[in-house]
Amino acid sequence: MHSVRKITEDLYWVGANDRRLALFENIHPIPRGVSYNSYLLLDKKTVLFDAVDWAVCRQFLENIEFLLNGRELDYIVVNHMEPDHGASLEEILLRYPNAKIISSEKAFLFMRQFGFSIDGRIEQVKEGDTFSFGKHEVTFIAAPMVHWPEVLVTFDKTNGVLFSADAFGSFGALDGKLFDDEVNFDRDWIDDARRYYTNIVGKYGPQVQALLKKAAGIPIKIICPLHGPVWRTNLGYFLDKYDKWSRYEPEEKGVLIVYASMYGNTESAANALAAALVEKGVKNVSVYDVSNTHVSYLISETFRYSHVVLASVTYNLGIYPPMHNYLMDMKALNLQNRTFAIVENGSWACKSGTLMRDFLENQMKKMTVLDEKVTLNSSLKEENLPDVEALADSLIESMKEKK
Ligand SMILES: Cc1cc2nc3c(=O)[nH]c(=O)nc-3n(C[C@H](O)[C@H](O)[C@H](O)COP(=O)(O)O)c2cc1C
Repeated sequence: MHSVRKITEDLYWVGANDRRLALFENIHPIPRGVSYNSYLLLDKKTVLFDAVDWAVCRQFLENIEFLLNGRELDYIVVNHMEPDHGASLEEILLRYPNAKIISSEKAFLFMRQFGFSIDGRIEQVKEGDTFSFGKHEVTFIAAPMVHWPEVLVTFDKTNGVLFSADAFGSFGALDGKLFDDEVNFDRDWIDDARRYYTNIVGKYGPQVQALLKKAAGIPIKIICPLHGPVWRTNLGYFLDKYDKWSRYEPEEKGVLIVYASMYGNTESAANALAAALVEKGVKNVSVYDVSNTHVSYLISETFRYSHVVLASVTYNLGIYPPMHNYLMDMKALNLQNRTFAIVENGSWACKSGTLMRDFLENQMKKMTVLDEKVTLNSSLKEENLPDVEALADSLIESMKEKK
């Protein structure tokens, strides 16, 4: 049975939700599921904007069939060829043999690489080209590496709709509510949106900045992304988040404490530091166990906070492996411009602090590491408490200095 939503008088959401998938891209947990958005325009010509993942193809086909109501599908605009959108394109091409594909040169290359039969059906476009479907005229904007190289976004000049590909997307299935003004985004969606952006697109801040600059020059009224809610009311809120994230600016002043502990002693120090910060008036503090928290959540929180405390045991003369993995992920995603503090622990040759500092200062960009640190010999003792207090004071001082 079909399940569609109307966006404008002749544009419809024809996507579908997956609440069964455990890991997006087989990496990131999605306990709230994910939506695969696709859009159908019923103009003089009928136009499908992107497709969906194989997992939800049946729902998608029923949605399209219902709205076409016997009409031909004339065009498919493919903004992004990643298989979570491109996979079911193969089925669409079979079911609608007269449909032509409008896309970029590189996307056509990818379609061939994925084994699609597209000969004689392609309309190649590039940035600045326009295409008319009747009442609606669209133009294409290149968005390379947001987050694949072939990405286009499509702007409908007639109604101000931007089909933004993966930009402005979010994890989370849609509970019937499609539009940003139908949900409480800041309460129910922002964490998943941040986790989606930071882990999926986070590495490509400069490319997102380039897209935002291009977007600033066009009169966008509605943003239709490939995952999550459609933006038609409070666009500025989300554009502002994207601007911050892609400039690697923290969203909030506060302290994220991530600890690595096998037997609880380093964990005690993390808790003591958190309590000291709160007692000194810093309420925006979060504490996570690196072994117990999927790294996608840690990355998301690290993009959010201005200050990060890494508290780690020494493990075989190295950094505890899950902590090291977290640092490697931060580096891979190009995170920069944060202030760190270090708590280290060792029972015979304490190395974790020096190694973490070296990683932050020499393998990453624009990271500040505070001079104060806490060194534990196996456990937190009375004699360490002044160091914990001093570290809390140093974090607070640094937060005051940052604008
Ligand atoms: C497998 C293993 C390897 C360790 N390697 C080191 C080491 O190389 N140097 C060191 O000083 N302590 C080492 N330790 C001790 C821990 O760093 C730490 O002092 C101890 O686990 C207490 O902290 P925790 O209660 O937070 O786990 C090791 C512990 C384990 C279990």
